[in-house]
Amino acid sequence: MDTVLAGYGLVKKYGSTTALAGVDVEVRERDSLAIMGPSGSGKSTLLHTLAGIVRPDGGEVLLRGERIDRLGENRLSALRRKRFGFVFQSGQLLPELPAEENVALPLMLEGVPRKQAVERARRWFVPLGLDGLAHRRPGQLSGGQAQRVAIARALAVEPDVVFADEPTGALDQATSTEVVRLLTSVTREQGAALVMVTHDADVAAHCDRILHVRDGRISGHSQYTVA
Ligand SMILES: Nc1ncnc2c1ncn2[C@@H]1O[C@H](COP(=O)(O)OP(=O)(O)OP(=O)(O)O)[C@@H](O)[C@H]1O
Repeated sequence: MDTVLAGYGLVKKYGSTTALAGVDVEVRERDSLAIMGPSGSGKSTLLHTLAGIVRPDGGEVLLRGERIDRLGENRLSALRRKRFGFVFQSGQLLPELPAEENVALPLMLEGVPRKQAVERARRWFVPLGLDGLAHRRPGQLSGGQAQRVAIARALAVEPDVVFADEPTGALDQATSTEVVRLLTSVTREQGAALVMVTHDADVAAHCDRILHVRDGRISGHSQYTVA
């Protein structure tokens, strides 16, 4: 399978702190990769570097073979909007907009007219188990439902890669399992790769591969068959 996203020799320093000390990682099409490791080991820095949010001090990031870490800020942010989707721990939905408009927002930012964007957004509601909730505002959704709306929003632009930073961090165990199952399966069905930071080994076990990070370096790999 083709490599969609790769980072080679990634180094990132914050003053005297070395957050990444030379990391190599490759993500293939439809691959799901979990990044695990102790607090402060560099997991979020690695995710943000691969996603073009943090610029590395050394090494390179390639999206389908093209170097992205040296793009100018405008081109890089356009690329992030079109080619990447993001899911965070919580609080990422706009409270004043109904769920379907939250999902439609990235499409509207890409110039899709509102009506079409909302129609396209609605298609994600059934696969994500959100049937009937399109008109609810985020405050009227449970934590798990809100995360599923956030997943729909990340997928709406049909990205190459979805990045998820502790997507189940604010959920109870049963809801976490439901959300990560949908995140991994719907992302794969859509043809996107998934890169996810998590503290939770049960959540990571839903991914195809786990990358263990310690002190800014890869300390090990594990492979799972999909749960
Ligand atoms: N913007 C920043 N400025 C200064 N230091 C930073 C910054 N971001 C991260 N660091 C430092 O870089 C190291 C790696 O941080 P990072 O957030 O990547 O770790 P993490 O594994 O995601 O941690 P956690 O699990 O606690 O979220 C830490 O020592 C952290 O304090």
